[in-house]
Amino acid sequence: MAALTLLRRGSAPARLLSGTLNARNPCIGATQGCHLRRHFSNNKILVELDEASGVAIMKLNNPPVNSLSLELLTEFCITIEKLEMDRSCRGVILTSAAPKIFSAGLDITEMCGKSAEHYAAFWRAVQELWLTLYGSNMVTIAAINGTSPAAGCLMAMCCDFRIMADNPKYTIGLNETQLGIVAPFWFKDTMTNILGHRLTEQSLQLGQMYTTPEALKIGLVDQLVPEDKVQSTAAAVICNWLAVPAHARQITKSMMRKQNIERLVNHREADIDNFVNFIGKDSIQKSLQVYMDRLKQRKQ
Ligand SMILES: CCCCC/C=C\CCCC/C=C/C(=O)SCCNC(=O)CCNC(=O)[C@H](O)C(C)(C)COP(=O)(O)OP(=O)(O)OC[C@H]1O[C@@H](n2cnc3c(N)ncnc32)[C@H](O)[C@@H]1OP(=O)(O)O
Repeated sequence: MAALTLLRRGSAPARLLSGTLNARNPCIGATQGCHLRRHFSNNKILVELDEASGVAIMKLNNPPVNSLSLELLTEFCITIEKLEMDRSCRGVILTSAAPKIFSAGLDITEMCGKSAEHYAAFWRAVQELWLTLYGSNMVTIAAINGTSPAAGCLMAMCCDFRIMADNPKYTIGLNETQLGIVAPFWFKDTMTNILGHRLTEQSLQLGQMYTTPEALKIGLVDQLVPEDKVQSTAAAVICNWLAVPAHARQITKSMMRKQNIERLVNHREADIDNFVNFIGKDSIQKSLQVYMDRLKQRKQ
């Protein structure tokens, strides 16, 4: 219900008309020093909204690795929807409050040893995150300040533009097959729209994690910058995006994403059933357990 903003809100012109920002350069207020900042946070998401520029910085704050638990997923969607409804907000920079990790992807413990009801609720929340972020009317920029596997990469791919810290230790990609699980069709569709069919097929089959130069080369990220320039670059980039007439940009975004969004909306319950059946299998539970054990052993 909460998602699909792009499709179901006829709000582009309304948002444009009600905007308090300079239509040619929405960031002009910020550069003139009239800063009005609002901070709000849930437990696991920190938000700083600069009303002068119309830009919110949204930081994932779930230490140690920003794994996407049911709680975080729920807070994430509430936050995006709140910003979407806020007339002073027109763009979001998504980043991490944790050093070195953008997000470790879905919280694997949510997919291990739980009831079918829990798996269904968890998967519905994952779907909701995708629908809310991929379908957002706002300009969304991923400021990827750390490693970003699986659903971490998915979140970044949902954004309109990806800036990544150029650190040789950081990697990004959809690594699901490495865990013995399968990225669902809407993860695949999101990547295909960015990388194309052949590269996505290879990437998904291998569960490939890319270094930052590799990610730039294939177009998985749009820009690499030194670590200390990620935020300032994101702020500059979002100003350019916000300078485009909002209704035209939003309708274009909707046109590009509508088909993918409709596909999940139309198959949502079947997708949940698939997940619940798949993840509950003994063989899959075993694979996830082995993967978690390996993660823990790396530290010893
Ligand atoms: C046919 C139809 C199919 C339908 C659908 C079927 C299947 C569904 C597919 C579901 C799609 C899944 C998407 C996902 O996102 S799965 C998650 C994938 N994530 C990963 O593989 C990342 C794993 N983590 C790491 O590689 C590393 O932790 C790191 C992110 C690189 C950070 O490394 P480091 O800084 O060295 O930290 P630690 O490894 O020491 O980790 C700290 C503690 O955090 C725990 N941890 C890490 N990642 C996760 C996670 N994703 N979930 C839960 N917990 C995690 C780790 O175990 C450490 O815990 P400890 O302190 O208690 O030991």
